Amino acid sequence: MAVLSRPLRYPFFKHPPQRRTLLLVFGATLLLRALPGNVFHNIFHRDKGKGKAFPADQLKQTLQQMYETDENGRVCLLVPYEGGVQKVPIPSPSDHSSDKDAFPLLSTSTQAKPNLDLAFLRQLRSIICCILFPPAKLWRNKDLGIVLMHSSFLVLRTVLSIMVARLDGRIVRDLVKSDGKGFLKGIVLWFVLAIPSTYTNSMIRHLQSVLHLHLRTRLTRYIHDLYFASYPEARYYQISLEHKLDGIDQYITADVDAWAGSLSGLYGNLLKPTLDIVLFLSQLSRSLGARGTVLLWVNYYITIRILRAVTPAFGRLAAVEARLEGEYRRGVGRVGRESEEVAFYDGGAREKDILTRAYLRLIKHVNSIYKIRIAYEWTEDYVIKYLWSAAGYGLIAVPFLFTRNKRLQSDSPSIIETREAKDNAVAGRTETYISNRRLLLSLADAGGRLMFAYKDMLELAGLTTRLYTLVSTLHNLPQSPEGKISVDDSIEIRNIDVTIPGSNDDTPPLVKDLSFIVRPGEHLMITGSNGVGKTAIARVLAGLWRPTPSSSESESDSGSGSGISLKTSGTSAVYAPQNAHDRHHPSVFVVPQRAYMVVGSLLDQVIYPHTYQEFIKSGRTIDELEDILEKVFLTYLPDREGGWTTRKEWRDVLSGGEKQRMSLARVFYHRPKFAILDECTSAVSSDVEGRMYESLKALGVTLITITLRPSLTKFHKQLLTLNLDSSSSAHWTLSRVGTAEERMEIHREIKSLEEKLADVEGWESRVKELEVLLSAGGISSSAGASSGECS
Ligand SMILES: Nc1ncnc2c1ncn2[C@@H]1O[C@H](COP(=O)(O)OP(=O)(O)OP(=O)(O)O)[C@@H](O)[C@H]1O
Repeated sequence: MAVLSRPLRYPFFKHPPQRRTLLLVFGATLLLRALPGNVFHNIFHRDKGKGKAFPADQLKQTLQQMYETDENGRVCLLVPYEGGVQKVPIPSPSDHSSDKDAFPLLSTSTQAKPNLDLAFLRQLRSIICCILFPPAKLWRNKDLGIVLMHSSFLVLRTVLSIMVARLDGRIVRDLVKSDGKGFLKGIVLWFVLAIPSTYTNSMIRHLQSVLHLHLRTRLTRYIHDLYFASYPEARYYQISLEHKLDGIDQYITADVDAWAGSLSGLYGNLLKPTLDIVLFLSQLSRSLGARGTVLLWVNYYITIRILRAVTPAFGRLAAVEARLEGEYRRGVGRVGRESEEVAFYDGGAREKDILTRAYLRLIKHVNSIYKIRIAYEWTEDYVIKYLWSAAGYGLIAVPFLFTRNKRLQSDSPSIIETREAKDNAVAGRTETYISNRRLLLSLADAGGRLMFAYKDMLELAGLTTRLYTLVSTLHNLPQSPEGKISVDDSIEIRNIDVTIPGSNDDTPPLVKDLSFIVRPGEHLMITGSNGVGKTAIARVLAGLWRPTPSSSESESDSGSGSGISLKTSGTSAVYAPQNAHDRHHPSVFVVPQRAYMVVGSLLDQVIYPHTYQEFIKSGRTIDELEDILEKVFLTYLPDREGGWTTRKEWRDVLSGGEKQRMSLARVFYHRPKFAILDECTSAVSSDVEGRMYESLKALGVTLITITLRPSLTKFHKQLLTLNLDSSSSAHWTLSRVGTAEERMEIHREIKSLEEKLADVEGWESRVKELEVLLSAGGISSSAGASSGECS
C-alpha cells in the first residue's frame, strides 16, 4: 500500500533515471504493438494453420471431405475461411461424465429467481472449474494466457491514468508559473504518453473480444460433446422426449454467446475499476489525509447501499428476456422448416399472428426493462457522476481552504513575502489541485463502472442460471436403455409393456405384455390402426424408449402367438444382435416415417450418417453408390442434380417419394442384419416398393416392416397385428404368414365375396325393372340422350 500511495510525480518527471523508466514503458509498448500480428497470433492460432486459397473445384472437393487427419494424426475439421479452407484440429469428444457431480439439478425456485447469492457463485464455480479452466489442465490452457495478458493491460492502463493525471497537474503548474520550457516539455511528454495509453485501450478491447470468443468456443465444444453424444446418451433425443428444456437452440446459441460476452466484459469492468479505485485512492490519500480518505469511503459506502436498494432484479429480467427471445426464434424457425405445409394451407396469416404474439411478448418485456432502467440509471448517474464528484471537490478543497491557509499564515513572513516563493506556492497548489481533480474524476468514473458492473453481474447471474440449467439438464438426462445382446443374432422382445416415457403410473401402456422374436430371415410385418403403438415398438427396439417389464412376466391374455414359438417365460428384456448401435457398421438400421435429408452433398444423403472420410476409408466406390441408386430407382439423380458433390437443400429439392427411396438407399449402403422400416415407402408406388423389398431381402437384410399396406404381407414370414381393446391398450396377435390361419382368413374373404356375388342376380333383375320403368314413362335420361342411346 505504501508503494502504491507514493506519488508518481517525482520518480517519473524529475530525475534522469525515471525518464529512462518512461522511455522503457514507451519502448515496451511499441514492441507489444508489433506482436499481435506475429507472436500473439502464433501463440493463439499456431495450430489452426493459415487459410489457403483453393481453386473452386478443389475447394468443393475439400468441403465434401469435411475432415482430414494431419501429419500428427489429429483429426482436423476443414472450415471454409476467406475463400480458402482452414484446418481446425478438433479434440476427440469427451463424455465429461466425471463432471456430473458438479452439476446437480437446480430447484425450480432457484431457476426462477437468479440472484447474486451463494447459488450463483456455486453455478459460476462449476462452469469455470469444469468447463473453462479445469485446474488439472490450467497451465496448458491458452485462455489463461489471454486472461493474464488482459489483466496486464488493465493494470498498465491504470498506471498510465495516474501518470496522465500527474502530467496534467504539472503542465498547468508550469503554465501558472509561466515556465515556457517546462510547459513545452510537458506537452511533449503528453504526446509520448498518449501512444501507450491509446494502444493499451485498444488492446484491452481486443483481448476482451478474443477472450469472449475463446470462452464461447470452450462452452460450445463442451455442450456439443454432451448434446450430440451418440447412443446410449443420445441427449439430443432424450431432452425433447423428456420435455426438459424448451428452445434448446436458444440456450446453445444465443445464451452461450451472451454469457461468454458478459463474463469477459465483466472481468475487465470489475478488475479495472477495482484497481483504479485502489490506486487512485492511495494516490489521493496523500493529499486528502486520513480524515478525507475515510470520508470518501463513507460516502462511497452509503451511496452504494442506496444504489443497491434501488437496483431492479436484472438477473431475472435477463433470464426471462432470453426465454422469450428463444420462443420467438423457435417460431420463426418452425415456419421456415415447415414452409411448404404452411403454404399449402395458406397459413401465413395464422403463423403471422402466432409469431407477432411471441414477438410482442418479447418486446413488451424488453420495453419494461428499458423503463425500469430509466429510473435506475438516472439515480445511478446522479449519485456517481455528480454526488461523488461534488463530494470529491469538497474533500480536496478542505486542505486548501483550511489547512494550507493556516500553514501559510503561520509560515515566517520572510519566506512568503518573496514574489517567486508566492508564485511557486500557487503553482504547487494548482498542480496538486489539477492532479487530484483528475484522479477524483477518474475515481468517480471507476466507481460508476463498478456500479455498472454490479448491474452486469446481476445480468450475468440470470445468464449463468440459464447456462447452468442447460449443462446440468444435459448431465442429468437418463440414458437410453441398453438392450441385451442376443446369442443367436436375433431381435427379441420378451414380456414388455410398451409405455409412453414420462406417463403416469395409472396410464395404460400402449401395448401390453408384448413378446416376439425375429430370427435372421424371419421377416416381420407389424400392422394395426393409426396411433395404436406400431412406431412405439420400433422405438423400443431401437433403444430410444425404455421398455417397461410387464406386470405378468408370462403368457398373458393381452396377446397371443399362433403358429410361432414364443419364449415368454423368464425375465422381461429386449434382445438385439451384437453391434446394434455401432456407428460404423450397425447391425440394426431404422428408417423412420419422415424422411430425413442431411445438410451436404448428394453423396452425403446416401451414406448418412457416415462421413465422406468414412466412405473413402471403407473402400466403397461411386460405382457401388450408382448400383444402390439403381436399386431404389433413382439412377437419374446425379445427372439431374449436377453430380455427386452437388450441395443443395435436399429436403426441398427431392419429392416425397424420392426422399423415401433415398432413405431406403441408406439401408442398401449400410447393409445391416436387420432393417426396421417404419412406413417409409408409403409415398412409393406399389410395384417399385415390391422390387425394393425383393432387393433388400436378396441382400440378406431381415426386415421388420411397420405398414398399413396389406400388399406388403407377402414379403414377410410373420405378422404382428395390433388392435385397440377396451382397456385402451393394444391387443396383439402374432401369426405366421402362409399358415393355416392365414389360409383360413383367405377362405373367409372368399366366402364373403361369394355371398356378395350371390346377390348379383337380384341386382341385375332390379336394373332391368328400372329400365322398363323409364321407357314406359317415355322419359329419356339425360345421360342416355347425350350418348345418343335413346330414340
Ligand atoms: N413422445 C410422445 N409423447 C406422448 N405421446 C406419444 C409420444 N409418442 C407417441 N405418443 C402417442 O403414442 C401413441 C402411439 O404412437 P405411434 O407413433 O406408435 O403410433 P403408430 O401406431 O405408429 O401410428 P401411425 O400409424 O399413425 O404412425 C399415439 O397415440 C401417440 O400420440
